Amino acid sequence: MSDSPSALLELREVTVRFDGLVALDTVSLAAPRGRVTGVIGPNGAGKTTLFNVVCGFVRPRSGEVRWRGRALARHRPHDLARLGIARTLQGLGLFPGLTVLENVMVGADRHARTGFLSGLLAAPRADRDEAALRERAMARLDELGVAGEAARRPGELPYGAQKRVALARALAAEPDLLLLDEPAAGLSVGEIEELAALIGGLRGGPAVVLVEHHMDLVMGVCDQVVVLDFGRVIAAGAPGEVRDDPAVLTAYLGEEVRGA
Ligand SMILES: Nc1ncnc2c1ncn2[C@@H]1O[C@H](COP(=O)(O)OP(=O)(O)OP(=O)(O)O)[C@@H](O)[C@H]1O
Repeated sequence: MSDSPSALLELREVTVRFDGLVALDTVSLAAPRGRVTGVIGPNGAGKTTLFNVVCGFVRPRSGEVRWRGRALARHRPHDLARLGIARTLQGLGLFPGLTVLENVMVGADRHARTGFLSGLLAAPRADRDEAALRERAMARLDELGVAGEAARRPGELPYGAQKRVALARALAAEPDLLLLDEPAAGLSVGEIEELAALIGGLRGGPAVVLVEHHMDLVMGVCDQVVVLDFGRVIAAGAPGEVRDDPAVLTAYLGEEVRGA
């Protein structure tokens, strides 16, 4: 997989250590444009660490994160928007004091010349930019079925709708890579089905990397799946292949036995 020429994001033999613990052990993966790549594994497998390495929160001890064919040496989370990378976090990270629409406009801001945030801070701004931002943000809300909530505050909405807003905000930046960190956490079975449809609808657009504990969601929507266990890739490939891999079954069975 790591040789895929169309990979936008690539991890090459990434190793992360925390004191004595190897959280990621020579992990490689490639996420191509237009496809949904799932990263799955039992508790403590290293999924969050992998997400944090891509976001620039955690530096690998060795190995490389490559973006559009070049190594990302010292990127930080605040560089992501400029690089064309958007993420949704386990916590929603929405601004409670802004409306739903304003939250999404903040996400779309990378394309505005003067910036919606500086507008909020009363710096000079171009009305045309703001109108374009507003239009793009409304279009994302509409695609995600929450345009009717544009004027409300996030806290007034059910959790599933807030997740849609968070996704709309990430997509408003028109990223080339969308990183989703455990998006199914806290959702009901029905909401997870809706989420699966939303993620499936992104196919053909940006590269999507879905870091997720929820096996059924990952198997249902991903084009390729990487399975981690104790920081190592124990299986990688199409969902059907990975699901039936004895090493994967053992890892998840082990988790059940451990009572996780
Ligand atoms: N900052 C840290 N310092 C020390 N150990 C850490 C740190 N972050 C993670 N770890 C350890 O690294 C290993 C991988 O953790 P990580 O959170 O990446 O797993 P995960 O697959 O996301 O698990 P979960 O599904 O429970 O969220 C675990 O053993 C964890 O305890």
